[in-house]
Amino acid sequence: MDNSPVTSFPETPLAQAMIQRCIQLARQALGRTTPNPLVGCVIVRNGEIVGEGFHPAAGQPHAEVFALSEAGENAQGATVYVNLEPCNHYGRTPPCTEALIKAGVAKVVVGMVDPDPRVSGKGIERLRAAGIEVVVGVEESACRQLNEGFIHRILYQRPLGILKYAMTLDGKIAATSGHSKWITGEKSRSWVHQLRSACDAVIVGGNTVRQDNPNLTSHNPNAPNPLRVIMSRTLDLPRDARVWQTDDVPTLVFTEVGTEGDLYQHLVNQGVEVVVLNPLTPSRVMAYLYDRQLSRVLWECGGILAANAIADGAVQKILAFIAPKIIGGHGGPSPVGDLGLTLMTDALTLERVSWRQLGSDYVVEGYIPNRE
Ligand SMILES: Nc1nc(O)c(N)c(N[C@@H]2O[C@H](COP(=O)(O)O)[C@@H](O)[C@H]2O)n1
Ligand SMILES: [Zn+2]
Repeated sequence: MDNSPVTSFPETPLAQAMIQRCIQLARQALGRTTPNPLVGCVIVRNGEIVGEGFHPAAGQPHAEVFALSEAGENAQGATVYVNLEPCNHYGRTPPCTEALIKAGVAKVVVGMVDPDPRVSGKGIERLRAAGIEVVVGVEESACRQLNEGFIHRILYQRPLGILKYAMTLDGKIAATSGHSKWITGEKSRSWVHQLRSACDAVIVGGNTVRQDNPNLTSHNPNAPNPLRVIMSRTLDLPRDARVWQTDDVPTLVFTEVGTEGDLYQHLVNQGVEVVVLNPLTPSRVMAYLYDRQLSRVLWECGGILAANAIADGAVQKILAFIAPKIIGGHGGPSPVGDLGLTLMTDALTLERVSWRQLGSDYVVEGYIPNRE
């Protein structure tokens, strides 16, 4: 716990700094909380942090409960900072509002209102009704960014779909031979490994398994791994692929064919889960993964499946890695296949676009406008 005094901060920067600290705490559980949000909580009394906590996983106590338990008697008259409105319902755990009231806190600073209809303003109301001062909306956009998967899941009853691809400066995701190792540099690739550990599933198509034989893991024994999902209509897949090694990381294959195929039994014997969906579409896969409680799904597929996923509304966010390389060639694969658009005026224009440099690569992030 950081016990450094924070008295030198004036009120608003103090609140911002404390909510940022909540976000930092919450991020310790990245990739582990679905379907629950990432939440951190800090309790400050007389300018000193007396308790901190974060929500480690669904079914575990909420962040506020850990912070209150660390603060003990010091919670009396203290200010509580939390990046998400305290809950006011009996779910897997009892309401945090009641725990805060019982502890005698004087003030609660909330990053954002909880979109979960079981809470959604009722937590704030309950605290105010108990005479606790409540401030809402501190560092709100950072709080929303942190929990964008959770928010999307609650609002649309689907996981947030993130399409990630890496391309050369001339827009190719491989050479004409199919060779693609590597387009981006080490920094970008390790950033992608971290991104995987913050996602609940990663999806590729059969082509990617056949051509790249990827691991689709976080490559870090201390970080969580996403569920590996393969979409293959025909189950025309190699018998030996890295993703069939399921001792440490599970793999789920969606297909249209059933038990009649030769490979089906082989996969089942390897511990791979095989689900038949007829027809097999990106949106049906996302609906299935929603029912499996997932919030963030990373599409790391080739251009054909990427275009299908975009057209089917299964992708909301784009992460495009651009390497300063030129491969050229006729008909080399590009990151997004045919979307049926013939006029530049019909192009999908991303919103909330930002970029950063990773080594000698650039990563551009943006959101597809809501088409609902
Ligand atoms: N404020 C707050 N802190 C946490 O640590 C949380 N996990 C939540 N989650 C909210 O409560 C719902 C889950 O409740 P159970 O864990 O099932 O009891 C979740 O949907 C959020 O609304 N909130
Ligand atoms: Zn709670």
